Amino acid sequence: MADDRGVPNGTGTPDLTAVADHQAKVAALLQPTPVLVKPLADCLGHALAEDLVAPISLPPFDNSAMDGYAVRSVDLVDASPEQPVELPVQEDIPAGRIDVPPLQPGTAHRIMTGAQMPPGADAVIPVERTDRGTEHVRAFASVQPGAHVRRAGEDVTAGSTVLTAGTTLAAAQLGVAAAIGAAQLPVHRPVRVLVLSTGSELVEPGTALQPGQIYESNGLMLAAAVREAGGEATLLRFVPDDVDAFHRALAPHLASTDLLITSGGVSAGAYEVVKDALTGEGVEFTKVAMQPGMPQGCGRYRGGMAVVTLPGNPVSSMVSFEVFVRPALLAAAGHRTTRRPVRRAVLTEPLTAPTDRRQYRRGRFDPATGTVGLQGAPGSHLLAGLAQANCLLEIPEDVTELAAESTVDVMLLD
Ligand SMILES: Nc1nc2c(c(=O)[nH]1)N[C@H]1C(S)=C(S)[C@@H](COP(=O)(O)OP(=O)(O)OC[C@H]3O[C@@H](n4cnc5c(N)ncnc54)[C@H](O)[C@@H]3O)O[C@H]1N2
Ligand code: MOO
Repeated sequence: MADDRGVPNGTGTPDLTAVADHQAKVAALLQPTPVLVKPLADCLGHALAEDLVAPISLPPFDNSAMDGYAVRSVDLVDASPEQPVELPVQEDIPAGRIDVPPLQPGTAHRIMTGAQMPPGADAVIPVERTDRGTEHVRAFASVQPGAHVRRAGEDVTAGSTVLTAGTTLAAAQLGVAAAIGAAQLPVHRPVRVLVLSTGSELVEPGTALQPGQIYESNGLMLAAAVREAGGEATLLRFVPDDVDAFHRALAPHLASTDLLITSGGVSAGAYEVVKDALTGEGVEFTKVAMQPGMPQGCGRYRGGMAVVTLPGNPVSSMVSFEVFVRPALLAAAGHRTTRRPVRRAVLTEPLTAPTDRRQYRRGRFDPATGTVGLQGAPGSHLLAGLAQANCLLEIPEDVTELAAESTVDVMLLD
């Protein structure tokens, strides 16, 4: 069939599309999403759209790193356990006190962690090295100038960039944004994804299975994968294996969807509703030089909404999502890092792989030893193995076997 044929690709199998070519085609379908300004608390997982410049320094003022006494270090040069130095305590400075009086020579201010250093003091002696006095304090040790003082600007200087555009906002990034006083941030809107699954054999988990039926799992799994990648997912399941019903199911979602992801219904069978409905509507189907995940398609539905059709076998669906969709989703939503981390690992067992296809085997990578073992057989229906895996082994197109102790690239999934 003409629509099953790809272009020459250098893989040695001229009728298959190279993985990189299909990746590029999928990535080109999605435009960057618009920028929104959101309250900080709603920014988790979004990509920052502009560099974040600090309007203040951090710390904003010199402050104490310890609960103790602010002193002039010269006043304590002779202090020792045998010969403590006693100073009158003139002020109490809890964190947050804004009217901090200067320190007079030969005196101490009691000071708490985070409180502003009084002018004239150059060190803090921790309470543990004193008798903890409140009227007078006896110091049992000397202190170096600058001891236990956190200097203004030693973390961030006003005017410097604390986060660059494209940063994925996780807890620490939101923390530093709050610390410099940002109440809201410009972020990219998440990609709005419609996940659609078809198949007359599929039933809702929680209901009784009839012979020949299976529980629908791809829709739920792909919607979760979209959300994990920072996208917004709407799930449309149990769309009947009927072309008209397929188009009717899409209609209400066209205006509010950036990307449609389908699973199933694209191979060579007699009832391939996704392929039947989308052929001639702007979506092209191909076979990619990859296993699992060979039957793929992508395009623009009637010139508008981007579409990626993934194969129905559950492992094929998820691996295809990882290889083609996830990087494109992250790029469109403005994230600088769009690829999973890849490590070189030593195989603990031998494996074989098909000719002229890039194979993705499921594995468990042990970061302590830098080794990887296979998790289950290659079959693209073996979902439990994927659920146990923490990585995908990427076996290049020209490799058909690897001995134990060989090195291989692994794409880390968590
Ligand atoms: N004659 C050929 N047969 C097949 C070919 C081929 O080239 N020639 N390709 C095989 C490969 S490779 C794959 S992958 C699958 C892809 O098939 P489809 O994308 O058309 O998917 P379906 O046939 O609809 O389903 C395949 C398999 O997955 C199960 N499935 C589908 N959707 C779901 C879902 N939402 N939740 C759980 N499981 C699902 C379905 O029951 C089937 O078992 O085709 C091969 N065949
Ligand atoms: O490509 Mo299919 O995805 O081998 O199972």
